Amino acid sequence: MRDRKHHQTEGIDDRSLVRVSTSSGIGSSGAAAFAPKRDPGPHKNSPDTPCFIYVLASFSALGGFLFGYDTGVVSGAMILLKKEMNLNAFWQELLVSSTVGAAALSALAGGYLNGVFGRRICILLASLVFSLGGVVLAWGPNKEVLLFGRLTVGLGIGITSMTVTVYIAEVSPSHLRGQLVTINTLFITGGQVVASLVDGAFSYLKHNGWRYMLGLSVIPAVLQFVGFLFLPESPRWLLQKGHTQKAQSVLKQIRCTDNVDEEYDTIKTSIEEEMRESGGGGPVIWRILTNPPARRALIVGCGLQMFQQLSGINTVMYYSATILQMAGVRDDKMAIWLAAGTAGTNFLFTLVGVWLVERVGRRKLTLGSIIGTALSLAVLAIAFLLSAQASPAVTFHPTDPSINATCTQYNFCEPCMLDPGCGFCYYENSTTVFDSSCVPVNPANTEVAVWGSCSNVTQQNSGMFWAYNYCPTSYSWLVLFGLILYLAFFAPGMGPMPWTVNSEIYPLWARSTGNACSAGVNWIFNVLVSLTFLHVAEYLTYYGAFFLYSGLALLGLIFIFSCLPETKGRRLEEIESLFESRLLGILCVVNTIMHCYILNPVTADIV
Ligand SMILES: O[C@H]1[C@H](O)[C@@H](O)[C@H](O)[C@@H](O)[C@H]1O
Repeated sequence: MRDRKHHQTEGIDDRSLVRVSTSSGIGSSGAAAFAPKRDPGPHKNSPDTPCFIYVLASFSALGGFLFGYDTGVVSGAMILLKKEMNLNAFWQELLVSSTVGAAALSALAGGYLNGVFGRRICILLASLVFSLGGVVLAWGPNKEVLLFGRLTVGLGIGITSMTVTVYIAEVSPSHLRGQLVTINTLFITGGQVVASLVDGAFSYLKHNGWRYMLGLSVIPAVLQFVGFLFLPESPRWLLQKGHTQKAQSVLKQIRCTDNVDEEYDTIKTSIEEEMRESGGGGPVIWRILTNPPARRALIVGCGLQMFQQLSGINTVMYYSATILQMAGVRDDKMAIWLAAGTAGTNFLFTLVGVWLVERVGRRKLTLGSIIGTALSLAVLAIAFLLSAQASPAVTFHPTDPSINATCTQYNFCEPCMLDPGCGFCYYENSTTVFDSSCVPVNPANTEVAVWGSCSNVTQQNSGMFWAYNYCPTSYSWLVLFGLILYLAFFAPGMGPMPWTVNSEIYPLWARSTGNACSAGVNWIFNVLVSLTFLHVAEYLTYYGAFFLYSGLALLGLIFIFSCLPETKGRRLEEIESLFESRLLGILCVVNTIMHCYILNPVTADIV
C-alpha cells in the first residue's frame, strides 16, 4: 500500500517498476526493455522543493567550476609561462597533461575514499587540495614547483569529478535529480568560460600574468571548503554506514520537513536488499563484475564517458585557438578572445541541457546530441577537406642552409602545415596568397621561422604572414559554422549526460566505485584524445582526424541506442531494475566475454 502511494506521488505507475525479465533474448532486450512503461510526465504533483537543496547543489558544483577552471586556464597561462620560464615543448606538454593524468588516478582512488570517508569529507579534502595547488601555482618559483602544483590540482579535480555528482544525486529529490546533477556540468563549462576570460584579461600582463591566471582558483576552492564545513553528509551514505539517526535528521534538514519516513524507509529497505543481493564479500569492483545488473551499469557508465571523450570535445576546448587560426584568425590575442567565445557557446548550450533533461529525459537528449555531434564533426571534416583541396601552392623554394631540408621540398601549404617542423610564410593581398614558402619553424618560439623573411617578428607587417599549424583558407566560415554546430549539439547532451547518468545508475553499494571507474575512464580518454590530436592530424590530416571523430561518435550512437535506459523520474533505488535485462548486440558480446571467460570460465552460459 505504502509503495503504491509512493509511486503515484512520483508520477510513475506501478507497472513501470516491474522488474524486466532476465530471460529475455537479445532481440527483445536492450533499450526497448529498459524504457519505462509510462513517462512520469511533468512534476506538477511534486512537493515544493526547499531552496536548501539548491544551496547544497551550488556549493557542490563549485567543484565542477574548479574542474573547468583548472583544465581551461592552462592554455592561456602557457603562452606567457613558456616565454618567462623558457619552457621547451616537453615541459609544456608535461605541465598541461600532468593535471589530467593525476585526475585520472585520483578519480580511481576516489571510489575507495568515498566509500570509507563519505562524500562530504571527500569534497572537503578536494577543496583543500585545490586551495593548496592554487597557492603553489601562484607562488611557483620554477618549473618543478609548477609541476607539483599542477599535479596537486589534478588530484583535486579527479576526486571532485567523481564525488560531486554522486553527492548531488543522493541529496536531490528524484524529480529534480537530473537537473541538479547537470548543473554541475554547467559549472564545469562556466569554469572554462571564466578561465578563458581570465586568460584574455591577464594576457596583457606579460610579467607574472600567469600567476594570477593559475592562482585565482584559490577563491572558489576556499569558498567551497568553508561552505562544506556547514553542509551535511549524504543521508544515503550515512544509512549505509549504519548512522540511522543522523541519516534521518539530515533527510529532514534537506527536505525541510519532518515527514521523511517514507523516503527513509525506501532507502533503508533498498540498502538491505542490495546488501543481500550484492553477495557481501570481496572487493567492491569484484562484486560489481560478478553481479550482472551492476556489471551492465558499469559497462554503460564507462562506455558513455569513453564516447564523450572520443567525440573530440577536448580537441575543440583545448585547441580552439588553433582551430580558429585555421579559420583565418591570425592575431594571437584575437584567437584567445574567440576561444572564450567557444567556451561561452559550450556553456550556453549546456544551459539548454539543464532545461531539457527533466523534460525530454536522459536517453532522448543523449541520442539527439550524439547524432548532431556526429553530423557536425562531419561538417568540420568537410570544411577542412575543402580547405585542403584549395590549399595555396608554395611558389618560392629558397635553399635551406641546414642539412635537413624537408620543409622547402613541399609544394603546397597543406603538407607543410601538417609537418610540425615547418610553417608557411606568405604575402597576402585581399584575395590572393603570393610569394609563399615553406620553411622550418623556430623550435624555441613557434611564432617565427628559423630563418628567412618570417624569422623576424617585426617584419610581419605589410602583408607578410607566418602560419604555423594552419593554412590561409577561404572556408573559414564553414569551420566556424561547424564548430558552433558541434557545440550546440554536444553541450546539452553528450557533455553533461555521461556524468548525470553515472551518478544514478549504480546501486548504493557500487556507486562510489562505479563512478570512480567511469570518471577514471573519462580522464584516461581525455588524455588520450587531447594528447594525440595534433599527431592524429599530422598523420590523417585535419579532415581525416575529424572524420575519425565523427565515425567514433557514430559508434557511440549505436552504443547509446542499444543500452542506455531512461532513468528520468525514478528513485535511485529503482534504477537497478533497469539493468536486469541483457545488453544489446556488441555490448552483449563484451558482457559475455567478461562473464564467461574472465570472471567465470566454468559456467559459460547465461549472462
Ligand atoms: O562534461 C565535460 C564538459 O563537456 C567539458 O566541456 C569537457 O571539457 C569535459 O571533458 C567534459 O567531461
